[in-house]
Amino acid sequence: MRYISTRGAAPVLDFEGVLLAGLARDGGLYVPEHFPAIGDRLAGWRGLSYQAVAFEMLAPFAGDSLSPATLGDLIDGAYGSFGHDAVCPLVQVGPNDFLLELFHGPTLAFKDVAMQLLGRLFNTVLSRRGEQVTVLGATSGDTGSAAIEALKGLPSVKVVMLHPKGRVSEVQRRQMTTVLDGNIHNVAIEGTFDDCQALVKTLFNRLEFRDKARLSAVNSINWARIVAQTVYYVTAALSLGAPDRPVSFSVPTGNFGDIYAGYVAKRMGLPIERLVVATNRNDILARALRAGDYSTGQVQPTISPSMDIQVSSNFERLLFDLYGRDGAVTAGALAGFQATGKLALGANVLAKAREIFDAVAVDEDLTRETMAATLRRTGLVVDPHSAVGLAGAAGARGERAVPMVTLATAHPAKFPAAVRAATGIEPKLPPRMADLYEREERYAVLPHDADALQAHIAAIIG
Ligand SMILES: Cc1ncc(COP(=O)(O)O)c(C=O)c1O
Ligand SMILES: N[C@@H](CCOP(=O)(O)O)C(=O)O
Repeated sequence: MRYISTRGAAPVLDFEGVLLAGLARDGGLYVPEHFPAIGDRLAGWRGLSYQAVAFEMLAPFAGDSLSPATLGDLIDGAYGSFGHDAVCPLVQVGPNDFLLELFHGPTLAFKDVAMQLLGRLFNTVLSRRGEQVTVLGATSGDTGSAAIEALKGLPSVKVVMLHPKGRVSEVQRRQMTTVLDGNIHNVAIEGTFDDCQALVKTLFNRLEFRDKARLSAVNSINWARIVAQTVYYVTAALSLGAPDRPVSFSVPTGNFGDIYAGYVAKRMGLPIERLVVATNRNDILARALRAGDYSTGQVQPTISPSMDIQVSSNFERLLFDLYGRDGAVTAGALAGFQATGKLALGANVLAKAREIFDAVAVDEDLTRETMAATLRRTGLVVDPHSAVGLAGAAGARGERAVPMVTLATAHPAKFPAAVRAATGIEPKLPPRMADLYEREERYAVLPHDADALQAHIAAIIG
């Protein structure tokens, strides 16, 4: 499999290349040249374990970069650390409504599903090549802790993880900043997640520094993240009758990575009827998909802070397809967006997107009401992000008879204050994290300034 940039002007790479490259050198994101077809094989995957489906999904993307035996071992190692035998279990919450629990990994958020594999991929590939990299990442809370957990202690990787100061939950911050391994460097940026993500992209686009520091990425910039996240769409759909029966998904969305993984699964032939983009009141994606208005505003803090995002990195990958995979057109549109903060989607482009996606923006009151109502109806305590997804499912489903699966993206104990306020219940961290509030924290604080960050990283790598 070969990978091309959404902006059409970066070297074509293989899987190992995109794994280590992060952002393409033309500022774009890597995508596969084509989406491998799985439609004819799906029926044969019924009854397979999560790990076996993961192998089938990943193998065509990995191509010759990994032997089948190595890929199988990495997958088994990644999902052996999960707290549920099914890895991502499906729970029925209504006559035709389901929750896909993605939070049984070590840091209690869906990011573990991809990151546990990504950490092992980095270790294998870098050890074989005898190389070291500096992973530069941005997080609104969950990517950071999952990446740190997956990469801590690896001799071949230094991690510099940026989070927006004061804009992640205390549990999220402590999950990152209490990891004191020598290769982990947390930085609180005085700004928003968008500022953190823009800093990451700025430093990747400083090619001389990028090469000197050997920058790599674990955000969903990295194609390996996306492909690992396609797997749970397939296992959920198979459990509900695919390929004979279509399924819809509601996905709490911020950086558009998770729902884009669902789109990839659909493009590969998984019978997904609708993909519902559920946002909090940072609703740029809902506006884009409803009215063609992809324009940023001020980031507004919410009780689902991991989705307090305006500039959704992976939307570029969708735009690339909507623009007929024309890199020059995509690059032009994104350059305009970067300059003005606005991008109008033309009628044709919008119509193509709406064939697949619905979009619902969920306000704070509805998020809280959904947490309370879910507890009353089902006895389940859900986190605010998953509640946004459930509200999105309710807002989009109409009378359709197709099963609707909402992605439950985080454990409620990551957001105890919001959960307690909405439900009166104090969700408990697992015993292995019981002393999280007593552990020593370590992190630097930097302004939203690319030069300051570059100097900070230069000092780390020496
Ligand atoms: C708990 C949680 N839910 C949902 C999201 C949104 O996922 P994505 O950014 O892939 O759209 C995130 C982070 O992005 C998250 O941490
Ligand atoms: N919500 C995310 C934001 C980063 O998203 P990613 O999928 O691109 O890593 C987070 O938790 O950090």
